[in-house]
Amino acid sequence: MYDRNPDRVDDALRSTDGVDETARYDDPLALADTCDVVVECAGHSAVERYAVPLLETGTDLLALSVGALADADLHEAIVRTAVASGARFEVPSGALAGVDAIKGAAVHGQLDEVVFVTIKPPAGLAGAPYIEEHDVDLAAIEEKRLVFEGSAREAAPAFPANINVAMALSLAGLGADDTVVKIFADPDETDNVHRIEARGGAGSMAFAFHTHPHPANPRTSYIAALSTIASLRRRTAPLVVGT
Ligand SMILES: NC(=O)C1=CN([C@@H]2O[C@H](COP(=O)(O)OP(=O)(O)OC[C@H]3O[C@@H](n4cnc5c(N)ncnc54)[C@H](OP(=O)(O)O)[C@@H]3O)[C@@H](O)[C@H]2O)C=CC1
Ligand SMILES: O=C([O-])CC(=O)C(=O)O
Repeated sequence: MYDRNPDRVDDALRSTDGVDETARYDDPLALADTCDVVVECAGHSAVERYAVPLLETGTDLLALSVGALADADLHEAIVRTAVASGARFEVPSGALAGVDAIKGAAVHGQLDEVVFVTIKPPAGLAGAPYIEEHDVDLAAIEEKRLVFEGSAREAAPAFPANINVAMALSLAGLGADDTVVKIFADPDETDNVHRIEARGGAGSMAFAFHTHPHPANPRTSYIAALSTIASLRRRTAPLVVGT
């Protein structure tokens, strides 16, 4: 376990049964010495800085901040390094579901359109570069409002802590340039709402999720942490459900 703020590791060790000081690391790359898989749940900058060196050691990386792959050079370097070392860069379904169906529909180009809609309480978008650069006054939003529409590649750096799911969806389906993202702020919403609308040769699909924000962090859905644990369990499960 590593966090650049050691107090957070203290908190995590205190609240996790059966995990002791030996789980503490002072350098994220040192995790590769003893771990089969490293889980990144930090931010785009951590993926930019550590993904390639970790993969070079042959250690698998399960990355939540996958929006970092909107940088095509980083995306390419990650794949190239994984091929060379035999390690895997894994993108968990995270706060999303339906990714497996989109992945299936994309086989043989059977996917024509993917639209991803996110609706968050305004506080859940606070601090996003796009909100600050466009002087969006989140506190003044009185009814549901579209604050962003663009491609997943444009959305990822504009909302780095909100829209990693759109990049996961892109990687499963049409790619970052052809996946349409719409982000709404809604003061009447208490959940994080994600909707996928897709159509193509395999049919039309719509998935909608109303997930509770994590009690300690309104930007992140609680299910993202839970499904990451499920992704880890899948790695050693004798019976695997889904992809
Ligand atoms: N793919 C998905 O489905 C989902 C992805 N996410 C993403 O997962 C990540 C984690 O989410 P969450 O726990 O809510 O985020 P938080 O911002 O609450 O926590 C991130 C932690 O990582 C630290 N950190 C950030 N960047 C670095 C770095 N370069 N090196 C070392 N430590 C770093 C932060 O430190 P400090 O406070 O000092 O910055 C902070 O302690 C986010 O990027 C989030 O957007 C979240 C939900 C769903
Ligand atoms: O947790 C969510 O609802 C989605 C999220 O923050 C992300 O994709 O970065």
